[in-house]
Amino acid sequence: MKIDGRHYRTIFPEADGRSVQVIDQTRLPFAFELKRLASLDDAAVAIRTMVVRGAPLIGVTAAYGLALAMREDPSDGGIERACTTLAATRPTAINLRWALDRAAGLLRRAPETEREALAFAEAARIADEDVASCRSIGEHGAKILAEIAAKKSGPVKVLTHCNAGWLATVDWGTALAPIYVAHDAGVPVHVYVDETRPRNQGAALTAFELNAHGVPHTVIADNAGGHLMQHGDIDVCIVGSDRTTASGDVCNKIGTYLKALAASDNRVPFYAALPFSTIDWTLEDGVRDIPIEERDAREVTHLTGRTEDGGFATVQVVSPGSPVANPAFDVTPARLVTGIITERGVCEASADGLATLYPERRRAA
Ligand SMILES: CSC[C@H]1O[C@H](OP(=O)(O)O)[C@H](O)[C@@H]1O
Repeated sequence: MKIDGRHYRTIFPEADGRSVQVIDQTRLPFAFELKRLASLDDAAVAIRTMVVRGAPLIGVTAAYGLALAMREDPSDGGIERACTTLAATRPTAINLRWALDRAAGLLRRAPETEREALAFAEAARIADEDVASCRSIGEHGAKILAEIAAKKSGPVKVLTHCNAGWLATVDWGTALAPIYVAHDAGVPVHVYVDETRPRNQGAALTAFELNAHGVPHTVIADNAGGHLMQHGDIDVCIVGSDRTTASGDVCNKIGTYLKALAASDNRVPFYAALPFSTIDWTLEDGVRDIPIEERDAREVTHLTGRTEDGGFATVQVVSPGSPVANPAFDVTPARLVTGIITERGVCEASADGLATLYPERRRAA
């Protein structure tokens, strides 16, 4: 997407083709800074500390991390050590494991002397495919927004949770891609942005994106969404996903399930937008089987923001000594999901729905 008239991807190789630049998302929205990743460890730390975040983006970053590792040690052991290191950074988003399996599978069949170049080329292919997939998700999702717009006066009011915009992918985003495509096509939209405690990806990142693109929006406290739906102020919900099961259960940022419950109770359509790389075809029961990342308590007990004089400050907001739980994701059962927006089209949240779009993955009866 464009920032101050210049087009960016969230991750891109440097001219020498031997390292990559990423946007440091821990500094947004108050500072737009690039960070250079030049080693396996740089990539692992960037994912773990959320310099880069968002399921598709951490998958692509892991693929580049594997490429950086091949410069350090292109042996079979080097591949395994890199995959183990990168896979351990964050457990929930299936894209990370998917990208590593795809790239490592290629490398294992190649001579050691070719592995570094091959790994960088494969990471670039995965990144390019992500851009194309997200653009296509935008096209398919924008049709839903256009259909809603045709039946009402005023803007289509879309609630979204966390950040599933271009910052969560290589470009375009997933949940926000339909909003960008619709907005750019002249469909009036207004986005209600859940702040998304505890890391505030909505208030900090989604709002930053929508401001930069000129999309009308309103930031709301997480707990306000149900109230707005009760009062007819939301026409549709679109969220991203970190892992969606073969049966259509949607794992996403903590709080998504609560929005889906409110949407169901108020008959508000609730969509998840995600590419092929986010689907875990090995799982049926997401609530039971998807590993939920437990993040540092400090994300709940402290807040970091800009001070009145333009600096950064971190303050404690929880009573000292109180125990904290910080699950980073929850799972919305397929029964609460109206539809899944993918790069291949929109389907119902079910095994049959997904198999219709991805017939090559249909399980033998
Ligand atoms: C398009 S994936 C975006 C997805 O990832 C976010 O999680 P995190 O910020 O912890 O990486 C969130 O669940 C978003 O919906």
